[in-house]
Amino acid sequence: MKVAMLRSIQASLRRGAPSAAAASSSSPVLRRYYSSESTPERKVAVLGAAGGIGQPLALLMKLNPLVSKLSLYDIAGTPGVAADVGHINTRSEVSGYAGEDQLRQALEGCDLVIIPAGVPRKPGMTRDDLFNINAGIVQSLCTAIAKYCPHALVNMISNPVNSTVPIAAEVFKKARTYDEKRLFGVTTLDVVRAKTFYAGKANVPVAKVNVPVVGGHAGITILPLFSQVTPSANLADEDIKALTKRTQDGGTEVVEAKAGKGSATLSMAYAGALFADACLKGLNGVPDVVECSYVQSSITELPFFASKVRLGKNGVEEVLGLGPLSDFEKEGLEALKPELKSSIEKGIKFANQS
Ligand SMILES: NC(=O)C1=CN([C@@H]2O[C@H](COP(=O)(O)OP(=O)(O)OC[C@H]3O[C@@H](n4cnc5c(N)ncnc54)[C@H](O)[C@@H]3O)[C@@H](O)[C@H]2O)C=CC1
Ligand SMILES: O=C([O-])CC(=O)C(=O)O
Repeated sequence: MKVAMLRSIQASLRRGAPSAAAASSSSPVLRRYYSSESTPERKVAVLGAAGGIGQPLALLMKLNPLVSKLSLYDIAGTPGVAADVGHINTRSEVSGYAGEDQLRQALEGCDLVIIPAGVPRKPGMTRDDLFNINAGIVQSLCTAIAKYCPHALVNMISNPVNSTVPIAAEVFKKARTYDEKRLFGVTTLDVVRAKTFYAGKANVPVAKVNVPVVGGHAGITILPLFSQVTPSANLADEDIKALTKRTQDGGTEVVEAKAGKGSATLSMAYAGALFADACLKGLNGVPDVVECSYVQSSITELPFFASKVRLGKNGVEEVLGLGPLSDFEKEGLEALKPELKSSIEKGIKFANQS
């Protein structure tokens, strides 16, 4: 029995992570394994952990065997979330921190900080309508990150991502801690949606679908590259247009369905956990970890752009190019640039005048 378990753990390690079954076991063998030096200790913080995204994200990160310490921070409510999630018998130790006085403790020693803090949309609002409130929240949290865990990777979920990532970059530049390899706008939900919608239309198994989504994270700045989708099902141009539009409007679809009770939380928590896991695998030296993310970029004339990114021990190892685009995608790319440019400039201006 013990031999079988050790073999399963070794197989998981070769894949980069112990299996979920191994992770959730409380066997003495597993405890010895986790206390050995073979699995790096990784502290992960969720800022905004008592919120609609924060709570299910805390749960999913608690299930991730790559996490050894899970730090849950919010302005209020985190002791309860931490007590609840902390009873789950997986590897990480959970701590809850509430209020600015505890932000230092929440952040010190972090390898990865995930930020889903801030207000969500209501029907009729754009993501940019959240700027006035969320820009300040992101600015103050990033100021604390620069102080207490300047080397952590940062996964920015708070909207408008097209502006909050440039704000974070400016805050880190001012604090002289900026490393473009360590700052990520989380656009994974766009990829998750593109895969789901495509699989439904093309009638292919969703688990097999791969499709890059580039640009940014709002409306037409979200550009799925269905010309590069695998497996290819040769859909009609009209179908590709409709799938593109549905991916671009995916967030609004959820906002309207929730009718005033917020925006995507559960699918976002899933997407955030997926991206955080990829970042941790990269940090741990797992080869060939590639995900789409909104990062500092020179693949277009825009200083921030979402595309496929290879993740490694220092964060971004390589920003991958766009690859060949269809005429429809080329048009979409040109159409998104002015909006994305102005969202980036708005973020930079905010950070430098306040
Ligand atoms: N990147 C993406 O794909 C997505 C981004 N979002 C964005 O994520 C953000 C959060 O959404 P929800 O969780 O639904 O909102 P929510 O309102 O349910 O939760 C937000 C949490 O942030 C906390 N918070 C506010 N100020 C804070 C501060 N200074 N420090 C720490 N925590 C603070 C609140 O107390 C609350 O618990 C929104 O801006 C939303 O637009 C949502 C879905 C997808
Ligand atoms: O639409 C929103 O406001 C939340 C979001 O970013 C998404 O669901 O993609």
